[in-house]
Amino acid sequence: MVLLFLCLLRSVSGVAPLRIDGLVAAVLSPFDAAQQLNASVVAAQREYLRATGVNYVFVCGTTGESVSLTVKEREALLEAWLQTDAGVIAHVGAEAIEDAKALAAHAQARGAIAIGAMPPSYFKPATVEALAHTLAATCAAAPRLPCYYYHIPSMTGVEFAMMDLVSSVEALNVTNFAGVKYTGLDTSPGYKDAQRLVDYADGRYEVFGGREEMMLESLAIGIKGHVGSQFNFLGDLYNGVRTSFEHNGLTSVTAPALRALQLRGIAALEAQTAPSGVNAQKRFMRYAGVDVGDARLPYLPVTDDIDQHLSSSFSSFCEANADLYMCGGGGGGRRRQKKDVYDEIVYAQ
Ligand SMILES: CC(=O)N[C@@H]([C@@H](O)[C@H](O)[C@H](O)CO)[C@@H](O)CC(=O)C(=O)O
Repeated sequence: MVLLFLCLLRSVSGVAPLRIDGLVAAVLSPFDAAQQLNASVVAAQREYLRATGVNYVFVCGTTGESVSLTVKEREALLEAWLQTDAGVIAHVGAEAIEDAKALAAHAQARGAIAIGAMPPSYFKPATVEALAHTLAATCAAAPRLPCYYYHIPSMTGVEFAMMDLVSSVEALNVTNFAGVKYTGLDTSPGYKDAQRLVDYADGRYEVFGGREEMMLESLAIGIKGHVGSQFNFLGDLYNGVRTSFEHNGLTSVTAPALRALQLRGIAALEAQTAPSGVNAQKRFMRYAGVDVGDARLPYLPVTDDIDQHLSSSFSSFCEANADLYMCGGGGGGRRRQKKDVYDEIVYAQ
């Protein structure tokens, strides 16, 4: 009876998920030539995102080099984003639980709309219960904000099924647990696990798609919100995929066109190389007109020949689509009306 009451209480007093239907840019963290935080670039990043239909940001996630920034830097960067009109989700995951709690409390105090947290990855949680307790402690530091688990096993090595995490979190009655940012779509249990979570308890939790190269797969199982690196500089392309999916679904007529559209975005990153990591994405942002500097160690600087390769692959992609996507115009693209753009690409069958 008590458990029933607690569940009822949670359903009444719980913090509702955001229910974003759109793109969330996992924003790049701007550094100057001395590799110091350069928050003055955030305004230009926001304007580029606005022009490409991206109005939510996930600050200091993987693409934002998260734990490569100090707690103070992460707080300063979050505050810079909170000066803009973007919907700001703060990534607060950290190796030290006390850092994660401090970042969560700071995010709530300064006006973020939600928090997300990846697990510690050095002292990994040994069981899903340990993961649930770690997440619960972080969520409890920002009790008025929707709190999402950031599931990125490819980087953390923490690979529990999210359905198992949900069971453990519910047993702890975390009133502001709102769902999962599912970047593990391409690992195991991956996609099936995400689908179960989308359907669980009539869609009680929000599931964000974390792989833009799997946006069609995400859309096909009812995921509405998407978090990704490429939305920093190609949000208009991926809004085209979302918009045309909404209009046409995955009919035989639109499937090839949608996949072509989606893969164009991936092709723009084809030259991305492991040692450079997020540096490839930071260079694409520079080529698109907003210089966010280079990534910090342990990512190695982009060598001149890789820079040349990245630059030519990005500019050939943009030249081929210069009148469709901002990147071709260096941030001030010669853009036709969005509707014409998407109609031309996707509906013209
Ligand atoms: C590991 C990684 O960087 N994943 C990216 C993806 O957008 C990724 O860049 C894309 O799927 C291409 O592989 C995002 O899911 C990560 C993310 O949400 C974040 O940077 O916080």
